[in-house]
Amino acid sequence: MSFRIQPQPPARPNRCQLFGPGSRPAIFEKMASSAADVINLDLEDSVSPGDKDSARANIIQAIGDIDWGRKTLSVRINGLDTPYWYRDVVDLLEQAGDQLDQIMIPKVGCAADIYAVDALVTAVEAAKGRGRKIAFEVIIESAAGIAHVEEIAAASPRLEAMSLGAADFAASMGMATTGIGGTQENYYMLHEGQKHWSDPWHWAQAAIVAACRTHGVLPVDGPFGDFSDDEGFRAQALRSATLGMVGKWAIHPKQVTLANEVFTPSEAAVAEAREILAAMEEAKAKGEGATVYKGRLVDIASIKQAEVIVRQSEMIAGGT
Ligand SMILES: CCC(=O)SCCNC(=O)CCNC(=O)[C@H](O)C(C)(C)COP(=O)(O)OP(=O)(O)OC[C@H]1O[C@@H](n2cnc3c(N)ncnc32)[C@H](O)[C@@H]1OP(=O)(O)O
Ligand SMILES: O=CC(=O)O
Ligand SMILES: [Mg+2]
Repeated sequence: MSFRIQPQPPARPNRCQLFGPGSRPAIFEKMASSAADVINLDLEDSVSPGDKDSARANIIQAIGDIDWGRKTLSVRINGLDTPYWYRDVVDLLEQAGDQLDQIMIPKVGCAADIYAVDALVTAVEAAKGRGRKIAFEVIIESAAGIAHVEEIAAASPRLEAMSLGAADFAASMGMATTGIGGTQENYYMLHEGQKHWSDPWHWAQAAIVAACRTHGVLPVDGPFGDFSDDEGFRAQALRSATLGMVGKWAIHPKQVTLANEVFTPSEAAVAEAREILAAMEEAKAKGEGATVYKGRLVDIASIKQAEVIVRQSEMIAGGT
């Protein structure tokens, strides 16, 4: 380990982030009663320009009126290249109640974007005497965002989570697809005449996970647009979980269960992790740093791997 110890991310469940447009208040109660750990009420791309003011008012009203339970409640503000974002921040912080936990900043391109929002949020919090500091989550969804991902992850102590936004990311990168996440038909290798599909999101996800883990931020996979394709969603989510992401967005309520299933360690995985920890305890008692578990090597690094699974499972059990 480096002399700098890797910080732990916030210990809260973040298996599924359910999105809904701020211009559709009829679904807010349904979102609140869903099994998602995080709710993202949207002021950005699911709200048309003519509805920005009314969507903001709907959200402020609903934050106070609806019982959001123990969910993390987040509002996605508009991008810093729009005339809407400052009003989003000021109105939310001045008028919304303490139920609001987070602001999600879309399309961040550099650390200075976070700095700008942080400065405004800090001033409004001080002026209003808000007791609880608002957390930030950000979306990496541009070429600039992924190029500067590490400085973005380090940009503010408010930053708790970072997502990959596959739709805007694809557009910004000039990718030849209209698909939002998942398998892309033309991204394959040929071997002996057989097509083998590869994962075009992999490198961006890995970069996000590394930046997040370095700075104690939760790495999250963003939207999977085809909500009629459960198996496609599951495959994408399983790849993200395997890479180290802690959760995934749901852009339709039917994706919530799928995400929760994938990002909750299975009983078998937890049992195996506990057995590895027990095997290593035995090894330690004998003065050994390595031993054999079910015919394979386990050593001191295996303790840390097993602890990731046990910690995740205990945190979810405690937080839901
Ligand atoms: C891609 C880039 C991004 O930025 S993604 C993030 C921004 N986008 C969003 O927030 C979109 C979120 N999703 C939606 O607006 C809707 O789910 C869309 C995709 C339009 C589908 O809506 P709709 O045609 O009503 O679906 P449906 O008839 O299958 O609905 C079935 C029941 O579920 C409800 N529902 C719908 N959406 C949500 C939601 N987001 N959260 C909670 N509940 C939802 C519907 O009202 C419907 O309920 P009921 O069965 O009639 O009681
Ligand atoms: O905001 C999300 C995206 O995929 O774009
Ligand atoms: Mg986007």
